[in-house]
Amino acid sequence: MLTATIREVRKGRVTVLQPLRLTAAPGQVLGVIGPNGAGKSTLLRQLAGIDGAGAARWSGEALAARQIGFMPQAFQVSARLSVLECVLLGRREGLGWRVAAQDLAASAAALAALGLERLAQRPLESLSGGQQQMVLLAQRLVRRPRLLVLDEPTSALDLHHQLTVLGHLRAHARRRDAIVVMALHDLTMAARFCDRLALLQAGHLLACGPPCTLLTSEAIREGWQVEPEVLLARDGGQVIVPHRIEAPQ
Ligand SMILES: Nc1ncnc2c1ncn2[C@@H]1O[C@H](COP(=O)(O)OP(=O)(O)OP(=O)(O)O)[C@@H](O)[C@H]1O
Repeated sequence: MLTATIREVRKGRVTVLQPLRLTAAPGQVLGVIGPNGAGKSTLLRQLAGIDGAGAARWSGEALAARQIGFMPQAFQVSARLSVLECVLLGRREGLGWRVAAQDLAASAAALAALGLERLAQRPLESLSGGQQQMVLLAQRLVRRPRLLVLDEPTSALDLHHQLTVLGHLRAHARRRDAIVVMALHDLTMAARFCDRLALLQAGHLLACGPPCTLLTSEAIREGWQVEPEVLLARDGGQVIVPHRIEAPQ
């Protein structure tokens, strides 16, 4: 079980994240949800140890940086690399003057797992935004981190690729006994692909639990200021349709 203990985070004089504790079991996907400015990115950066000392613990022991994969919300690609070279950089600890066959094979497999093998020799800069986002995710995955912290990993993806990526992340967590923590805005996708959700609002952790108990109409109405219509999909998952709350005349 991973237990993360996060101290208060201040930006200038403002507290943007209150102290909190989060737990997640190996093999699980934990979704971090909440409205804009709730503190999701701040929390993820703390979990990944990006802003100073991270507080993530795994069975009571701090995770080494190389066991954590982090993908920020904003990404800008300017390196003159091919797609395969970019993914290969995810194995950089073992890279020397000669590239080991196993690193190449692992990089090719990481691309193939996301359906990107035909892009391997393309210059990274020539890819679309969604393709670049998936390549950068493959770069994180190829390191096989025990903790994968992803800030809106599907923000640039179409529906087909959202399903591919989220399904792959869940399978990756199960297969490798890894923990995936990711911020998502799409509550329907969060309900479908996350084992547990952590709901943040104004820097507070309001609740943490399975999607079916956490995503109540009341919580969505209060958290996002929308009137939710919660439907049930064919597979029993929740589908959340938001409606504007009309101001009284
Ligand atoms: N450098 C800064 N100075 C002042 N306030 C900041 C700074 N960086 C972040 N904040 C504030 O901290 C709060 C949390 O920001 P954060 O990026 O963690 O939110 P978020 O939940 O990820 O939002 P979004 O969904 O819009 O990405 C926001 O109110 C933001 O304005």
